Amino acid sequence: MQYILETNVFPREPEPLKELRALTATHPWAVMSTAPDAGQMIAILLKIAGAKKTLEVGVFTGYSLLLTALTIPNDGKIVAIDMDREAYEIGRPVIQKAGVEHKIDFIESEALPALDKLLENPNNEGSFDYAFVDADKINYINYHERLMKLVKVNGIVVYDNTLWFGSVAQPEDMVLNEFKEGRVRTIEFNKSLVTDPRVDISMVPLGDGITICRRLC
Ligand SMILES: C[S@@+](CC[C@H](N)C(=O)[O-])C[C@H]1O[C@@H](n2cnc3c(N)ncnc32)[C@H](O)[C@@H]1O
Repeated sequence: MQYILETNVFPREPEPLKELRALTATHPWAVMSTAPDAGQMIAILLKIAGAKKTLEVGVFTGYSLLLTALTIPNDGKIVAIDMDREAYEIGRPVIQKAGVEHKIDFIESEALPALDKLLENPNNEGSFDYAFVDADKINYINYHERLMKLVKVNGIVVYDNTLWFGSVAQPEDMVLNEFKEGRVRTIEFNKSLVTDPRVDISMVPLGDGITICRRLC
């Protein structure tokens, strides 16, 4: 049992990530952070893909952001969007100490207008190697449409929380009220990906569920 627990987290989780997790643990929304086991999977994907130009929607205190920043090369870039700068500022000292802040372009904004702004620059079209989405579930469908233009063919988009605390697999009457709306949105989104011919998908039951998409066309 001990062995299973140890391998289920993030073996060799980099020290700065451990530090950021410890710092975030006292935040009332600590549970919002991307799960370490999902993070480990994402780090491997980023390395296999050789991702350099990346995008993140939903930063919070920066666990997934720091993970990407530590994984991509020194000249890699992350456009990181979140409307809550205060949360980002909590994790920022750890990011600075880890020596990876130069890779991050933090945009304090609602995500949809920020993505639309990126699309106004033709150089951004089909230019991102990787995008990670972990913001409001209500807009996942809208983010996906923008990302199908911003991420290159063969590029990767990862969506977090696609199991929505396991509720997507539960009958509606068993779901706690606080999860109901998110469950409906997540099921709707998951179904839309299944029938989307622009992507290959794999739903991975790590953390709260991550769905990995590869843009096909
Ligand atoms: C689940 S947390 C992100 C966790 C983060 N990926 C991590 O690993 O710690 C969701 C974040 O999305 C942000 N967010 C929610 N809706 C948003 C929106 N419409 N536009 C921009 N940011 C949004 C919130 O401010 C919050 O910081």
